[in-house]
Amino acid sequence: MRIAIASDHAAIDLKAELREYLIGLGHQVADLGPDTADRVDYPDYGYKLAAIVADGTAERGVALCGSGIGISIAVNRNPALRCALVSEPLSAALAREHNDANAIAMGARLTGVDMAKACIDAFLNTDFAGGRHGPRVDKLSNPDLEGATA
Ligand SMILES: O=C(CO)[C@H](O)[C@H](O)[C@H](O)COP(=O)(O)O
Repeated sequence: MRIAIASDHAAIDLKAELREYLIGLGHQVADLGPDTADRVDYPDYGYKLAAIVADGTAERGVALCGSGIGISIAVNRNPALRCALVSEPLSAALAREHNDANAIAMGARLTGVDMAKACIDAFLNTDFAGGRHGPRVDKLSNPDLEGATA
């Protein structure tokens, strides 16, 4: 799978760990930076990651900052992105199964490397369930859609 990964300065070590983990799993990984620990602004990297997923260059995105909160907000500003902030694998799996998430965000100051890898596994290995979840997900990118599903 083509996967983009990006962070701010608070998560460059976790980004490096996850980049190598993803490469080891056989994925094509685009590391969008940053490359140093110099202080940067998470929106810049969140927007970059969202653009690459939205235009199809990457199929999935992994966004990291200190808490995961700031960069997840930035990624979700792009209407084509459904980025779930996760800290354990069940949420990562549900983000795929129910929400067809095309990105996850994690916080390097809150989530350890092994837990982050487990979240990545759940995110990459869980399919969208479709069915009743389909119209709900459609409404996320089109708030004018009407109708409810049972
Ligand atoms: O966006 C965040 C908080 O919601 C992230 O945790 C950032 O990484 C954090 O704000 C960066 O903080 P710093 O004090 O500038 O390292």
